[in-house]
Amino acid sequence: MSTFNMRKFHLQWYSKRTVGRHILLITVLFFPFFCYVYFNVLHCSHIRQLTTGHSAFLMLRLNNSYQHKIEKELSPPIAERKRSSDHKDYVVRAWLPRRIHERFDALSGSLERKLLVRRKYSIKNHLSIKTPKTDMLVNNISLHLNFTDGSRKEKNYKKDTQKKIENLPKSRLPQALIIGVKKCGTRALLEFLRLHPNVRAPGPEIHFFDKNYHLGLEWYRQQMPLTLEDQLTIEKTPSYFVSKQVPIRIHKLSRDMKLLLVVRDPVTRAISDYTQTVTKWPQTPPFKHMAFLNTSTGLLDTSWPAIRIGMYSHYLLSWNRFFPSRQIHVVSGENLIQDPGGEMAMVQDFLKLPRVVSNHHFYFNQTKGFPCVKKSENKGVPHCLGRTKGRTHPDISSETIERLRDFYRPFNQKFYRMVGRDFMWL
Ligand SMILES: Nc1ncnc2c1ncn2[C@@H]1O[C@H](COP(=O)(O)OS(=O)(=O)O)[C@@H](OP(=O)(O)O)[C@H]1O
Repeated sequence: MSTFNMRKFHLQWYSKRTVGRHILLITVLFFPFFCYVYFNVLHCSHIRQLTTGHSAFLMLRLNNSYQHKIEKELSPPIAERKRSSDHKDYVVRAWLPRRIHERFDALSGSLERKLLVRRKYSIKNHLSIKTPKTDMLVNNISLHLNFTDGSRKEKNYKKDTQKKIENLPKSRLPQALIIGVKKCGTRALLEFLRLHPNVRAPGPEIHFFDKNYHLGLEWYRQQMPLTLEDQLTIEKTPSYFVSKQVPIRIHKLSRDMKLLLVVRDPVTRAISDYTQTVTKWPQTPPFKHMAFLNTSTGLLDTSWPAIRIGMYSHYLLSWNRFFPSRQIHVVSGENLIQDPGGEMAMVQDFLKLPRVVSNHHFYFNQTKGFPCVKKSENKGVPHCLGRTKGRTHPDISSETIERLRDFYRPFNQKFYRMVGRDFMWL
């Protein structure tokens, strides 16, 4: 009995010891594996969650052997600082290590915040550095995704770097729009504004708020030129003015959007519109046939866009539902031709830009019959707007013109009252 008990006790004791040993063995054997999982999987998956874009602004700690390589390859790093005699920190735009398949974009605000709350992240691995020329693979260097301590020096450095990153040229959504009106001088206004060093604008009409809205804001942003923080992005699409859904869509994006509206005598505008149509489709019937529903009664066809678009007060009403008058600056298309400097002064004031563009930038080209630009950033020589601007208009009978004037008069009067400026169209 006692032998049996002893054996049982021994067995129990023995098995406990074995289990303990096995646990110890397993722990020792698998410790490196746990570490590997912790550092490479958990940390990487954390980064994976942060993945939003293509490349990142990274702080890179390099020892001397790599410094010369990097310095040669990279366009000047955004920031750099000597850490010790053999280490230097750089902030560069780079791809994440290839081992982490996704990449991220430290420029996105939320990501930046997430990165900054992480105390330190360091990985020794291959790092592929994207340069304008080549993809370079640097082996075995330390990649620091974060700033290492919270000292004041460190914080200031962090602040400086952040500022530099924020101030890098990037595509931004427009803060001002030229919303129309078609054939009133919108191109001239845009080109004159582009003479200003604080203004950047895409050349083509983007048609985001009317035709390409389904492509999303990110697409819209990508159409914009690179700008610095203090530069204004402007886009012009003249059809915005007459598109029903556009004011609310712009308002949704930014209730502070500055809107520029170029207007011109609606009679001349209608003829200009018709001239463009004839250039594209030479078979278009004469103006009179297009303009009147009934020539004998003189009833105008207001469904014809060339006529309808000139009812400015009608369209302006729907803009005023979303934007107060102080946010819509009306430019005189006629004055933009006669006194471009004067009209541009008012536009620059409205956009809160220093008055840079003035009459010194223009000369009157007798052949073209319009003001042209002496020189711009892209063209160092005098140049006028293209051949599609300033076309010769067809002759329209004086009775037709008179009928159009009578038609537009009440709309014009209402428009003058709405914008507080008399354009003195007949
Ligand atoms: N500096 C200068 N050079 C040439 N043309 C000028 C200029 N300033 C204003 N304009 C007038 O602009 C008219 C074209 O207007 P838009 O640019 O708004 O047309 S569009 O809606 O973009 O098609 C265009 O109309 P048309 O004369 O009928 O061609 C011009 O009268």
